[in-house]
Amino acid sequence: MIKLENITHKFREKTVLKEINGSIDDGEVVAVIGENGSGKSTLLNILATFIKPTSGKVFYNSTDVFEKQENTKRFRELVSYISEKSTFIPELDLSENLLYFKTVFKSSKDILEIAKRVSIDDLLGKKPDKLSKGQRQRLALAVSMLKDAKIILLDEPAEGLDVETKQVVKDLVKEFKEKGCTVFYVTHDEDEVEEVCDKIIALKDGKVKFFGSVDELWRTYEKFYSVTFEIPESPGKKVTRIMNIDELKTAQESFRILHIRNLGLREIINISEGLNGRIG
Ligand SMILES: Nc1ncnc2c1ncn2[C@@H]1O[C@H](COP(=O)(O)OP(=O)(O)OP(=O)(O)O)[C@@H](O)[C@H]1O
Repeated sequence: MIKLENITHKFREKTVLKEINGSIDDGEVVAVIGENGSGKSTLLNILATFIKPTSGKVFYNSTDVFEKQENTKRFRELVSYISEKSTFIPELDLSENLLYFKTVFKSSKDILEIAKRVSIDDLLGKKPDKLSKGQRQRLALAVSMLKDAKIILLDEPAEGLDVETKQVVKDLVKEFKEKGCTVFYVTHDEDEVEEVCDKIIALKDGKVKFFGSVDELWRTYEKFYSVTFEIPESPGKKVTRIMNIDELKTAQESFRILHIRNLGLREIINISEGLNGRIG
């Protein structure tokens, strides 16, 4: 189990993570979502032990990860960090890179088998700088599969990935979960959250806007709709508002409703303050 206790992080005077709390069980996949600059990568970098939080604690089972250097080192061995920004050795081709990491991790896994699994087997003779963003992400996944990690930190690029990489990522996240790994998954894709994630940490300006199960999120917010309507005073002018079911009923009596749709995940996170106010 991973427990985050009041994690706060500052870069100089700027607070980029503020009192993050929560616990995640083994085998759970947590979607880390939020707008650009909301602190997602900083949270992953703390979990990867690349940076130490300014204050607060990370516990793995009951061990305080940053208390002693040996705790940090032992935790780091369990973690795999996957990102298109992951570092590879530029002078070596993909098969040599994989061989290098296989040696570092003292892995007995088969490089070709793993390369096939993430569809980079036809790229093994290329250098990393010749890869597309998606191919780099798949190479990073291959490296993570060489390591017997228990905690997977997966940072998906904001600009999105190609369809093939998306499918590979999705399948592997499911596989990591089945093996009992804990996965923190920075994703920008609602379908991926629905399909593979158990919990959601939604960040906004470094603060947690929502932390809970995917089911809980929908149970909380399913009663809200985005409603587009026309007001009698200005025919032809469209107005869109977030409404709960009672407001929708009232609006239906007074306005011509043009369309109604459920809120998307991103909208929920971005306007959750307003929604919380209504729910309270
Ligand atoms: N090394 C750093 N030094 C100073 N400020 C930083 C540093 N790294 C990140 N920041 C700032 O911290 C804030 C959070 O950044 P972070 O990269 O964690 O956000 P993010 O949610 O991952 O964003 P994105 O989706 O754009 O990757 C941003 O305002 C960013 O500019």
